[in-house]
Amino acid sequence: MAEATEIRKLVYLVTGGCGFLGEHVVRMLLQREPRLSELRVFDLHLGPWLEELKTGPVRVTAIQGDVTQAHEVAAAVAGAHVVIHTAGLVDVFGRASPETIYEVNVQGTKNVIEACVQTGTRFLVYTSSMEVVGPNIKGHPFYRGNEDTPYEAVHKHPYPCSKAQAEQLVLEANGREVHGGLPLVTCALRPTGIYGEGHQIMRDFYHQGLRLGGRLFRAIPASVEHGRVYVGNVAWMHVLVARELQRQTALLGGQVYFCYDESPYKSYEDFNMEFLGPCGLRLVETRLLVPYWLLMLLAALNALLQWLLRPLLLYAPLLNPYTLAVANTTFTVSTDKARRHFGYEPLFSWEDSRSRTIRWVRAVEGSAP
Ligand SMILES: NC(=O)c1ccc[n+]([C@@H]2O[C@H](COP(=O)([O-])OP(=O)(O)OC[C@H]3O[C@@H](n4cnc5c(N)ncnc54)[C@H](O)[C@@H]3O)[C@@H](O)[C@H]2O)c1
Ligand SMILES: CC(C)CCC[C@@H](C)[C@H]1CC[C@H]2[C@@H]3[C@H](O)C=C4C[C@@H](O)CC[C@]4(C)[C@H]3CC[C@]12C
Repeated sequence: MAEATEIRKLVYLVTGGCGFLGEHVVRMLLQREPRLSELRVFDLHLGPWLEELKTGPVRVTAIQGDVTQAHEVAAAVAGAHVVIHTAGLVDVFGRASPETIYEVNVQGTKNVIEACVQTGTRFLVYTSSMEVVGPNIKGHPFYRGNEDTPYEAVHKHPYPCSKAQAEQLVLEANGREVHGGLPLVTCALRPTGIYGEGHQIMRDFYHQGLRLGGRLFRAIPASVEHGRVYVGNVAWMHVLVARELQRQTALLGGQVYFCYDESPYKSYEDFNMEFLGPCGLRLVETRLLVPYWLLMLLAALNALLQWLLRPLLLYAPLLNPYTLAVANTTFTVSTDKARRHFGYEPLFSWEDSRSRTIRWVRAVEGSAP
């Protein structure tokens, strides 16, 4: 008992800790970071599930706050040893304005960095995104690339632009002197499309399939590979890199890592069917009925409708020119950088990741869309 208290001395802060990924990071830290004494969970919207975590040996502090408010961030960061910054506005559907996306993703990240510098917090892990690299607007494939693969990263959409700027700020901050005189150590993780328990878009596709009589219609050729990674493994990578950042500052500081695991290379829709299939949905082949030019037309029509209707209501369907381009461009990673640098091995096998996700989709059945 005395030993456990002795080693529990670290304070971690997880921003966005009540989001899809954030919740998994929070739970993973509690399970797999034995040196943790306090876990601060900072989010705009706190989840009721946090209450059940407050009975364990680690002090769990829920902080309702906004990353765009520098003083709220500084108050939350003060006294923390490590910050895992997952908070972000994930919007590729036109729900939020470009200004709001910038404010949360870029200004919010600036606030986190400045708070670390002012209060003397030395370790910062940033949840970046594959979209910092691509797919680019030219539709160039990124086929099983790694962190060093050359690729023409051209961003136009506010979300990837904001993630790219924020990632750059985090990496540039590596080595800055924090309060107390020691250097800040930062790194960024770039997940591809995350899936698993709590994935809202998977839930949307499931409900859409149920509405369509148990069918989904293929829109994207099966040959287009889209990178996916299980949320439990992404969370595990965050926990591990945060730990190793404190031990191997020179090697890990200022680095970027793609998030990867053993999930198979498939098209976005075929991959979803790995979970939705066992839950009773089937994918209907319609490539000849719905040619790509028609999809592009529908996507453009959706964008036009969104613009026309904006003064009256928010029209934000899943299909728009940007999401179509992302889904229709091969983007997959193949790398072992995280293993080489900080000993990462996926915690969940593909079979585990698949069965956990299927179990979750089954539980979602019957719940409101
Ligand atoms: N979902 C994916 O496939 C994916 C892939 C790559 C990277 N990412 C990145 O992972 C991170 C988490 O994404 P997610 O899918 O869990 O999204 P999410 O929307 O489920 O979680 C984001 C969390 O951030 C919080 N948040 C938003 N604005 C905030 C603000 N102003 N102040 C404080 N908290 C705020 C939200 O309330 C939410 O809980 C994001 O940074 C995202 O860019 C996600
Ligand atoms: C063309 C339609 C039939 C299908 C539309 C699917 C579309 C909504 C999906 C396809 C790919 C998805 C993105 C991809 O998995 C990676 C990311 C990176 C991450 O940082 C944020 C989420 C995002 C953009 C996914 C959003 C949903 C997309 C575009």
